[in-house]
Amino acid sequence: MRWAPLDHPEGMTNQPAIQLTDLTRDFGRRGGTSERVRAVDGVDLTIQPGEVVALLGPNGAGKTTTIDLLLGLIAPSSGSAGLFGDEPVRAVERGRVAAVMQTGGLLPRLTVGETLELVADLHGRLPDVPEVARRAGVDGILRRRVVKCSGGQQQRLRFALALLPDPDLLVLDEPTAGMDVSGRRAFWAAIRDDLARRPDRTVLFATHYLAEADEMADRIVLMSGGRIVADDTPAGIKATALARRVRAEVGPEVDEALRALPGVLELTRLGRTLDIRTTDSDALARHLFAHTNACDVEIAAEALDDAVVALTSGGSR
Ligand SMILES: Nc1ncnc2c1ncn2[C@@H]1O[C@H](COP(=O)(O)OP(=O)(O)OP(=O)(O)O)[C@@H](O)[C@H]1O
Repeated sequence: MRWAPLDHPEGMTNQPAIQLTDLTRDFGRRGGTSERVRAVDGVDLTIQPGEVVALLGPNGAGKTTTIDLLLGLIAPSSGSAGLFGDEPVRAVERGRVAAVMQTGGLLPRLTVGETLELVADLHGRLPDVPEVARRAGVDGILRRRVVKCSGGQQQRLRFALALLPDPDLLVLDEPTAGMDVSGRRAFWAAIRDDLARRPDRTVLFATHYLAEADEMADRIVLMSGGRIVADDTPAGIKATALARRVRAEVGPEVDEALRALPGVLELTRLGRTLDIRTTDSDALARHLFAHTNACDVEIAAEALDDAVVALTSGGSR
């Protein structure tokens, strides 16, 4: 057997990049009442090196808290988080992990170039600063003061800072929040270029947008109410998310058989009006016409964003 010291990356090649086990975090309710909020509720998640994973969910789903826990910025109430088999704080200290958070972390009076030089010095290595600036798309604004940069330019600078230690894991918390469409495009193009150069880099990013997750990620972890409610490829998530709504007028005696049909996700009824979400509207319509006396049958596609809301509703706070 080949011996590799615990501190050496070779000793960790088989470790997941991220391992969250029954991770839970409670907060006191904001405003000081004694009520508590369970922001993250028993999350189990394993992400292997090289995966690009989107953490998708509505406001308050628990994405930021999960990221804060896995970076060791806050402590779990119970359960554990590990990065490459190490404690999060140690993995961050060793430069294996870097993050792009939504706000903070920049000194407004410095220029973009000074910020990069300062942080490169702090890392105590000699990263190729001009090359990193080019890859993050800030090479054209090195002399601009941070305070004069747009939100999108500041996010690209945070991305450049995160690239300086050449981390094995890059964590991005809603990195394009507040950017316009062209800013978003430029940001994700920079990430894509980076991944083309280092395909073994693991990337975890939080987003509200299914389209963004679909475009960038190999895998989507859908969160709602502090829990993981789906974990699949973008195609798998879309097959579930992009359900159709079938409406019909029919009595309740058919409900049990309809629930058992393939693809039926949700069945609600108001009197004789039946409303069904299904991923297989053809099978449902065939059944309604062949085996029931249903009338006024309507089939409608669900909008992408409505679909994510439907998938995550019931749990968000
Ligand atoms: N420091 C805190 N004190 C009290 N409650 C908190 C705190 N941080 C988060 N929460 C609550 O925990 C829940 C999850 O919040 P979190 O910010 O993790 O969600 P999110 O999915 O990142 O949302 P968003 O997309 O809006 O950033 C929410 O109900 C939020 O109000």
